[in-house]
Amino acid sequence: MASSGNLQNPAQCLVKNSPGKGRGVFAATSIPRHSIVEISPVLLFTKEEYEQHGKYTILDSYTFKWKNGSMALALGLGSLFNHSDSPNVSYTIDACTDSIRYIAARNIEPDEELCIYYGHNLWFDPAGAKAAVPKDELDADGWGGLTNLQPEIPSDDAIVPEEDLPFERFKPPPEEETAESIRTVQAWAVDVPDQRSIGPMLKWLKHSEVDADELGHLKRVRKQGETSTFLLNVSPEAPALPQDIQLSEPFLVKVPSSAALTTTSLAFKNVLWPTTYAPRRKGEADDWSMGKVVQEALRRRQQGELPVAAYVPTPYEASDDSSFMAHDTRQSAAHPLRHAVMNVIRHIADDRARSEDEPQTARNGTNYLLTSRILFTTHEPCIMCSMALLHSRVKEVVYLIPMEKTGGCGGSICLPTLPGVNHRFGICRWKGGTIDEAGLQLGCVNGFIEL
Ligand SMILES: C[S@@+](CC[C@H](N)C(=O)[O-])C[C@H]1O[C@@H](n2cnc3c(N)ncnc32)[C@H](O)[C@@H]1O
Repeated sequence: MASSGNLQNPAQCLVKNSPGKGRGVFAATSIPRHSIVEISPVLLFTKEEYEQHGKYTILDSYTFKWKNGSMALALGLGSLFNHSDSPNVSYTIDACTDSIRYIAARNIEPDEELCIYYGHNLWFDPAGAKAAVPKDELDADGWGGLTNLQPEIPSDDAIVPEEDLPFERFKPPPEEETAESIRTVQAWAVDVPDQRSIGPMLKWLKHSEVDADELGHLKRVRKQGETSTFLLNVSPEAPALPQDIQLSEPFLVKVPSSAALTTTSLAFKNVLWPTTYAPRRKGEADDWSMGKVVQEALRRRQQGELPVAAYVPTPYEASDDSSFMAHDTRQSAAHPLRHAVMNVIRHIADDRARSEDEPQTARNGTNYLLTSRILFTTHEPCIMCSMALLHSRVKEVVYLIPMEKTGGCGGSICLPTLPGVNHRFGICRWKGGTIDEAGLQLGCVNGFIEL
């Protein structure tokens, strides 16, 4: 392979010597942010091949974990990207085509080296690295400390393969999978130029009134080179900042408005701001139990209600039970708006408003109620309920019975995909399996299904 500047890929990247690092990949011309700079097919090794041979050879510095315990070696230029703590290239693994896509994370100048982030556990001394901030200080806040542009891909055995899921997921809206149309909000951010101020800043934020609930799907801190940038909030005015910490003027930054459900969407979102990747994890399965919601609906039917229920399980990461169940009370309350989904949202809002931990400003639903939460319901939510879910910023809705005439999640209309709505959520339809839907059929009122 060439060692200086005479190997070029279609995106005009060159392979050249990079001082202290061996060969590296360099831009031959300017590369605009979001451009695909390289697609590398990978060569796969079984776990055994790697354990018995690969790891004792030079290949060990080039291979990395792939699906099902196998190891991968990137072909093309993929194996030649060097590591940087402030990478200008992000990447996404495409397990369907066994390839890796490398994307420019910012505008790149001609002759700049293209680097990716290898992770925290380097097996070599990075060239030109400065002393790092102690890790304890960074992680102490529970927000995960400093972040980088690399997708945090949970290990394979922690994720349930799509085909084994008990429901089928409708693809996220396509705009969540292209760079131009990732949905964003404007948030206040501030630069912390001196790394020694990071700890005090984290402590201040934790105890301040600067409430970033609606940004819960984003990392609180982004590190680029020597500068760490803190995400503050989305208020109309810049929040007041501590006087005793050296900070820049707060500024507005465009950040993704929701977590990434796919690695492609994650790669694009990470370019804007380090974003949470929220694929399905094993262990959540209990909470996915549609059976629980169905039981509730059937129980309520015996009491004279419509057999409709909605359930918001405790989030996967949470240690305390914070699940909510509600049923349809249109019959007992003689109130046409008491749908199960509306009722469960109201329970959550009431619970929030009661909570003594919530600052006064966050009460009565002024902060978002269902950010990062999944809602299960026996029937596809109607248009009114779908709109309420949109406002509540739910992450995903899983339903059992589609409502062709009245549904707001694809039945009659799909609200989260309409242009102009300010939030998107995932939609899944339960595959049914052993659940008997017979008792859940709704009656007709004046010729219309009342949902
Ligand atoms: C996947 S290879 C990258 C291409 C490699 N430079 C080459 O010439 O083949 C990984 C190896 O590159 C070197 N490397 C990558 N990033 C580096 C960095 N920031 N500083 C020093 N060496 C680096 C290390 O030797 C590492 O084992």
